[in-house]
Amino acid sequence: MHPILNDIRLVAFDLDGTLIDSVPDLAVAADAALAELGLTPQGEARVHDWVGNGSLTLMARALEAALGGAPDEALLARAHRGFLDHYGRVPCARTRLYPGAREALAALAARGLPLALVTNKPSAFIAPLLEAFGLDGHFALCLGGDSLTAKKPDPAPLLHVAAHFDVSPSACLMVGDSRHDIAAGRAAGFRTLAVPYGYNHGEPVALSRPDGTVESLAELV
Ligand SMILES: O=C(O)COP(=O)(O)O
Ligand SMILES: [Mg+2]
Repeated sequence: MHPILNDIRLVAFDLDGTLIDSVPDLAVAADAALAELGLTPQGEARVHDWVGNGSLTLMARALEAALGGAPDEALLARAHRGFLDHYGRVPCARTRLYPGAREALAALAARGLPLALVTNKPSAFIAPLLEAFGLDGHFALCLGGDSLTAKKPDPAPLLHVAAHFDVSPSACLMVGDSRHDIAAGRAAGFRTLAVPYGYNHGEPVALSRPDGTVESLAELV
């Protein structure tokens, strides 16, 4: 076991960019929503840097790039509905599990550690994705970006998880790919572990100074 797990009694995982490489399907849905509005698709490489603050912000960034300026609220609402519709129909055609993710979750669960999923993705997409990869049995609690009134980098979802399992935040670990995961973890009083292979707005996640980094989740266990 990785030394950061010493004294840890609960592990919270981020989803996009940490457990699953979901950008290929997110980009298809975002581009389809733009195309429906007669706007230029932005492509996977750009979507890669826009993921992390939930689907509404993703579409706000995509619209801003396509229009060359901030969208009005009505257009953003339409684009977001389009995205939710497309992604809901095809959330998992090209999405892949990262190497080591399945083994890490299984090994932590086998140790009896409660596992939580804390993503900024809309909660409706969590179950279909976890089921597609056969991971739905591992998480005792899953929170999406719309589950509470605040999402990462706000510490609220992590504090909710710690309280739910009655574990002190100092005995909890947040594992994620972005500065929002590390900021939320730090603000909640969790230990933080980063993976460098995910989505972090084009910046190394090490700049957020997590307590530890693993190249692959396999290193955790
Ligand atoms: O949907 C997003 O923006 C990111 O989701 P994540 O919190 O699982 O990385
Ligand atoms: Mg992420």
